[in-house]
Amino acid sequence: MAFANLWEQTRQVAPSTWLFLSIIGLITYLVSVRSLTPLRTVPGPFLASITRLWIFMHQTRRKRQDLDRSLHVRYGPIVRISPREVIVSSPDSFKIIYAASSKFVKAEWYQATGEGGWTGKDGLDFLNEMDMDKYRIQRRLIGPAYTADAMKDLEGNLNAILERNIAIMREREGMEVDVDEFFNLFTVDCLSQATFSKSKGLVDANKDDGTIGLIKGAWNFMHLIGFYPGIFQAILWVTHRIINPVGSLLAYVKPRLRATIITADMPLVEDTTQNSFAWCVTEFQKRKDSPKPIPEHAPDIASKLFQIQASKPALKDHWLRDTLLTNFGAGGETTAIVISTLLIALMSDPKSMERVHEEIDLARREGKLGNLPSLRDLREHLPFLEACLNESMRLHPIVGMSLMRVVPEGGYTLEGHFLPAGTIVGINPWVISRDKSLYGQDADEWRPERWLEYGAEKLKALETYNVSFGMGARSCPGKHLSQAIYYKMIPMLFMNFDWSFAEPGAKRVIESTFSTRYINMKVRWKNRV
Ligand code: HEM
Repeated sequence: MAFANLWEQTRQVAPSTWLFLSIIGLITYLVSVRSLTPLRTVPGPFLASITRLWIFMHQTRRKRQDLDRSLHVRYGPIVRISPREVIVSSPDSFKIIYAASSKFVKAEWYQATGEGGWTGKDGLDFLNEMDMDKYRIQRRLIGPAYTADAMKDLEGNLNAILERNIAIMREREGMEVDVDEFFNLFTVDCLSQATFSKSKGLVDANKDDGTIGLIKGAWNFMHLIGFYPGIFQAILWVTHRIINPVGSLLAYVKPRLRATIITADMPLVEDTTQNSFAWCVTEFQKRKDSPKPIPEHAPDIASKLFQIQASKPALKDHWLRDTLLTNFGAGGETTAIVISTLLIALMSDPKSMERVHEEIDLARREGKLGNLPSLRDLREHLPFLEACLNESMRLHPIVGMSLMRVVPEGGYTLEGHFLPAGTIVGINPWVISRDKSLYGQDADEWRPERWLEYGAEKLKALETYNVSFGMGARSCPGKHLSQAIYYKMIPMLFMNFDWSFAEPGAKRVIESTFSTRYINMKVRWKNRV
């Protein structure tokens, strides 16, 4: 009744009154975002200062890595990119925001990378966990399975899959592949072998089992919807309350929803043609139900985690399972990008490629490098290849958008501007890794030699700003796992093959959602003897 009365009264208000009220509302909003906030002094595009749609629309173009760099060139070290978000660029700000002791917590954008609280509060999802006490407990529990030392136990498994896939590649000499897709297949094989001592066999099958498509689809959705957490929650509400119960999904949100469903308790399936997430849940359950005792020498991540659980029951079953799922969700495309980007950088610079081949051949002649490189060989015996890898990761960091954090209670002054508590602030890895005060005037250029020229002190200082794997308390837990894969795979790719572009004149297109990759880049390989 009350609602009906209200509706009736509303209907009686004249359209001109509505127009007047709307104009007043708009003016009030514009005055507040333009003049009343301390952010009014931060330079930036006018439209960005009045609506988040500005950055959202730019984000849809998937060129965030270029956008943020050009904004800093135009506006300086601090730029307002939405009514309450700024990006900064200086190494000093970087240290403050991402220090291990920093009080700048992750921004709400990250909520879209999770299930938004809909599948229970007790999950394990590091990327978007906001409860730092729970986060620390979980990181401490799983940590020992991901240390550099722990990777030594996985080496036999990595050798097995690398040997197998390189042999397959040698048989398929001359084959044309999309570089990003191919190394995604290869990486999923390595991750499945490292996780469960079994490969998914994607390189052999030469096709995605759904894993890669699922991850890309999920990120296509998440990197955009993260800007509108309210809409994300509304979508989840509709999905869980209305769509899921009747068993149908909206086409656009389907990939994201499938990812959500997979991390919930799902029925177990035996079908290994399913994507790696479903497969991972099955393998986890098999291990859990297996009557076999946990091996003393754990050759894969799953057995390492079960070992931990045996002495620390605080590691709950579903935390353990979700940690295993993270290997595929967070480790696949990221590791693939590191490898494919280095390959393209070297193919684009024949002189450096030649030097890499010479260095590898010399190390082999001197007996320092076998057919299956160890975890250390690249760093100990192939300094130029390591320099190329550093340079490639510097010029093409995996994450292509600002790593968003929230200014803590009391506010903070950065780049000479006071940012009130709650302001979102971040640095794009593509900006800090090309900072001229860190890398010199030629910071935008590919010059791997710089890494051989720097002394120990400079290298140590630069490490402070190396954002390849994130920073501080929220840095990447999978760093050593992915390094174990690419430190071994990269020398093998150059030891075994000569590489060429399948379409030499093709335009180089780099696209970013959260991560940043080459698209439609076709390459071929020829066997080296
Ligand atoms: C070359 C491969 C990889 C790269 C370049 C990479 C890079 C990164 C970066 C830059 C972050 C910080 C993101 C942020 O602050 O928003 C991050 C976080 C994370 N990474 Fe990785 N990663 C890689 C592989 C892996 C692997 C194999 C795993 C599997 C365990 C993993 C799991 C995670 C998780 C769970 C987080 C979130 C940590 C947190 O928020 O506290 N990553 N990674």
